[in-house]
Amino acid sequence: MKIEELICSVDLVIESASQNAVRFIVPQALQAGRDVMILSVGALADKELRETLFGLAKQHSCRLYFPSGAVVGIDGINSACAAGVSSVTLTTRKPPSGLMGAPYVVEHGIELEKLEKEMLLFEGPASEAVKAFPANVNVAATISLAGIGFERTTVKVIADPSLSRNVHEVNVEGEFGKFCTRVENLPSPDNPKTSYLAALSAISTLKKILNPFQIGT
Ligand SMILES: NC(=O)C1=CN([C@@H]2O[C@H](COP(=O)(O)OP(=O)(O)OC[C@H]3O[C@@H](n4cnc5c(N)ncnc54)[C@H](O)[C@@H]3O)[C@@H](O)[C@H]2O)C=CC1
Ligand SMILES: O=C([O-])CC(=O)C(=O)O
Repeated sequence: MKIEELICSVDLVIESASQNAVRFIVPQALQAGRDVMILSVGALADKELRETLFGLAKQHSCRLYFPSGAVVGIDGINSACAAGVSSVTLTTRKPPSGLMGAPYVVEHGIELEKLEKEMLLFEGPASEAVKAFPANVNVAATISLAGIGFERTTVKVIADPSLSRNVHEVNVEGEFGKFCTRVENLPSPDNPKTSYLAALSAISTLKKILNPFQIGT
């Protein structure tokens, strides 16, 4: 079946492949009037693509869903942003094996396999983080969309050989006060690269779409 036919035969398209897949599939799906759930959220750091997708969704009366993914605290960021938010910081710690092959690691010739203690690989805005680590910090993009944008959201990426889990900490300060969340993610049972919670968040988003009631922000 051709991709155009496949899109037209479903109510909802779920992208869970890659940033390139977002560029290729999502515009087609929206133009065909289909709602879309996006997991490779990092693609939306590209302002032109972001504006195109939001524009198409509006034009074709479709919904775009961005699950919380592997991070916790999106509910709090959504609420906090109803007033002023002054800072949002994501600190991601991963075992070195989970970061190998990332463009930033390759370009800087970082020998992750030789690491004996934790190393801060990257600190900067989410806009740069998602390009430097496209398969590792989609969560930074989701946090940016929910919160204060890709330029004002700060991301730290740390490789830590003592870890076996992916750890994401989110610190938010604003007019509401401040909060900190921390999740220690186990890998998905059938995909060691990806945190189990990310897959569970897609299931939860499906339930939220279907439920007649909504709990949490
Ligand atoms: N939002 C979040 O919190 C999270 C997002 N992700 C992202 O979700 C996506 C899926 O994650 P995983 O299942 O771990 O990735 P994966 O790399 O294990 O599997 C992706 C699959 O999609 C296929 N694929 C990639 N591009 C494609 C294209 N253009 N057309 C057709 N198939 C294509 C690949 O061949 C592969 O089989 C990735 O982009 C990943 O970075 C992963 C974890 C958390
Ligand atoms: O699975 C995780 O812990 C997070 C991740 O890869 C991403 O956000 O892209």
